[in-house]
Amino acid sequence: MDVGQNAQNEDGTTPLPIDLDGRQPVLVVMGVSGSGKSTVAALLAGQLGWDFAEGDDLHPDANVEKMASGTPLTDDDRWPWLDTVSSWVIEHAMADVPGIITCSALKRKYRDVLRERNVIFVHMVGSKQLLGTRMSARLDHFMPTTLLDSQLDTLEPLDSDEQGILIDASRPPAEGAAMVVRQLHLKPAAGSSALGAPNPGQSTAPKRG
Ligand SMILES: Nc1ncnc2c1ncn2[C@@H]1O[C@H](COP(=O)(O)OP(=O)(O)O)[C@@H](O)[C@H]1O
Ligand SMILES: O=C(O)[C@H](O)[C@@H](O)[C@H](O)[C@H](O)COP(=O)(O)O
Repeated sequence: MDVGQNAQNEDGTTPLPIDLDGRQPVLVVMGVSGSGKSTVAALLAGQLGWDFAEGDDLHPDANVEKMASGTPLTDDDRWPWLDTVSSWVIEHAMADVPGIITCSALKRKYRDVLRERNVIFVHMVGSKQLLGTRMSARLDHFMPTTLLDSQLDTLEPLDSDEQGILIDASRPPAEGAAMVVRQLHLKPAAGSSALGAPNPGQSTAPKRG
């Protein structure tokens, strides 16, 4: 699959040519809290009929309780969660089954454990003001808006040698999803998941709460 060769990122830069060596892509939709990862990823998964997992639902309960109480996670808190996310990514990447998972993946070293040849990071980028407004309006979520500063401080944007694209979080979700499809030349799945996901396009992560 020849993806991204001639596409441009929204900021006008040209992404690295993405060479999937004929394999199916696994998208990791990343970015700080409130950037629209879950919204755009679910839309994309539904449109494409791909396997989908919501990374928030893979956190150990202790992590969720810690974030809900207003304390940022440490690296040590995140590693077990990243292991679970990584297992999902590797299972799909190795089986050559396309998939989409959300994961903040704030630091490069976190992305290193998710990186496979056919993994593409989709970084949702928005201003602090926009994200803060969205987080404050989101009433059914454990993540308090007070953690936005630490999320932004922790974020290490994609380096130029990382396989990925940037999506402007201020666009409507359907436009963001369409940008991903266009930039990566994505195609809907022909049939249901070869890994047996019962409903491709719906998160297979256990529902939290
Ligand atoms: N492009 C968008 N335009 C308007 N509202 C959005 C958009 N993307 C997400 N939202 C809203 O913003 C909030 C945060 O989005 P969400 O997808 O939960 O972000 P994340 O998964 O990155 O934390 C949600 O209430 C969602 O409905
Ligand atoms: O590494 C972290 O600190 C968390 O994973 C965090 O980055 C993530 O964003 C939360 O899971 C909140 O959930 P939302 O991203 O859905 O707000």
